[in-house]
Amino acid sequence: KNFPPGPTPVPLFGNLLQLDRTNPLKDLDKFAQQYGSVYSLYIGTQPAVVLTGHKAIKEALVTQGVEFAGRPHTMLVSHLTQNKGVIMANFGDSWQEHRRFALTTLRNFGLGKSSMEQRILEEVKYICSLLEESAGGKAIDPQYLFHQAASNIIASIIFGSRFSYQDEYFQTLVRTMEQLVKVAIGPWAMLYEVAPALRILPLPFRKCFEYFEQIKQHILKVVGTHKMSRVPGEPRDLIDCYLEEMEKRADQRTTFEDSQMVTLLFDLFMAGTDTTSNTLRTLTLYLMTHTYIQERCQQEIDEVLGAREHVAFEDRSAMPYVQAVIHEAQRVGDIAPLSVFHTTTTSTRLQGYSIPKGTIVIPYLSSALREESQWKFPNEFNPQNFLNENGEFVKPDAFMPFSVGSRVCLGESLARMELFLIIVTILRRFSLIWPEDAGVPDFSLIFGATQSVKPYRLCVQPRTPETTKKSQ
Ligand code: HEM
Repeated sequence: KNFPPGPTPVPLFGNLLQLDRTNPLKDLDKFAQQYGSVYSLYIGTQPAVVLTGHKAIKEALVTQGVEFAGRPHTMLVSHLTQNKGVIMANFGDSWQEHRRFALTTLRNFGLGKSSMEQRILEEVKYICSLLEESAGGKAIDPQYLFHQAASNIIASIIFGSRFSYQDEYFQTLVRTMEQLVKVAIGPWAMLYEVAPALRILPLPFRKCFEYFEQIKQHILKVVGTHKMSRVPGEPRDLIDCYLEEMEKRADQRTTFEDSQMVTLLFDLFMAGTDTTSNTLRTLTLYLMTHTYIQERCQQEIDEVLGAREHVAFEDRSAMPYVQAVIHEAQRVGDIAPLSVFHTTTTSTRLQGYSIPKGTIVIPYLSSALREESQWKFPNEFNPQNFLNENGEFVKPDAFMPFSVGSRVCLGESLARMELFLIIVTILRRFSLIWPEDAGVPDFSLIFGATQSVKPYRLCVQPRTPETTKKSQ
């Protein structure tokens, strides 16, 4: 009663047949025009509420944050992770303790000798040396490079050291994760969710459970060696910090235990790779194809760095144009169009409608990122969306690629640091060039739990000190 209105569902499939499977976003926009910014949709037999536009999203996830902070437990990924770790964890003590632990630990790595910034800059060196090898006309697909770099930055925080891009352990871990993600967010996962009776059959979704087990065993091996070699009070990485925390809490009632730790590590790895690397791919695609924007970034970078070789994260406040370009790439890149689904933790009301406890809630982030009333240029790539009349960097309210509220992306600070340090270092050292034989650039996005631009190739040209000086 008084549930938000929406299109009429059919038995078993709900409204799924009314959505374009390859890209349902246009259909979601159409429903919003018809039913308003808060409307209902049936995913199979499960009712869901879609939040469209920054106002409805903020009202639910921020103003009524606790009531909208749950996670579904009927999805394939929820069953895989048994709602442990952080991403799919139910709203409650375990989620809260693990989220707090992960945030504090990530923040603490921002201090001291082996700071987060240094870990990222260390990884940028490898990116640059690979780009150097390809300089002089050879076009490369940056997908692999950025994916490995993003995984390695997370790996260095979790495992204490980076891996060579050829390392067998690292390769297996990254490959198995990729295979798992492909099935876990594809059409088989949808079938798993809408037709529970099929779950016992040997269909491709069963592979996910095998992959997850392999990843778990893989991670547990490293945890085992950490247990033997760690020195209490001197944590080298996130695993050591977790083991220390487990020891501290041994006498108390705590949710810290091995299987929670493995799922947390899995979560950080999974959430922190495709998201960051796809954003970097979108960013480099736009820079290559908008040379005047690229040159303006290089000019600003050269002016701020002067004779300095390395950029620091704190330089960002002196680089409003670069900041605007990075944010604009995040806006048009629209990495997580439907965020991660939430659920209501209690029966509640939103914009006059009643929403029962346990209802799936879909924050349609994409709708805010291109909301006509909120952006100067909603439908084009234009850094002016993030600059005021004085050329200062400003972040409009509708910018929410990391979502908002109590479940806002836990890796936002890390991701922002990665994007800034990586792109500034690359632009300082190289010019990015669209290959002559590559035809017309295609900016369309491939829809998915994380969206991305299509594969493309890029050429790089090293910038000599003369070119660097000229642009100053
Ligand atoms: C450009 C990069 C990234 C984007 C656009 C992004 C976006 C998101 C979004 C939209 C959510 C869902 C929030 C919600 O449910 O309301 C999320 C959750 C999450 N992200 Fe990210 N993310 C990025 C990078 C990262 C990185 C680098 C990490 C790892 C350190 C990370 C870890 C997480 C975790 C653990 C969650 C779950 C939070 C929770 O449920 O409490 N993300 N992210």
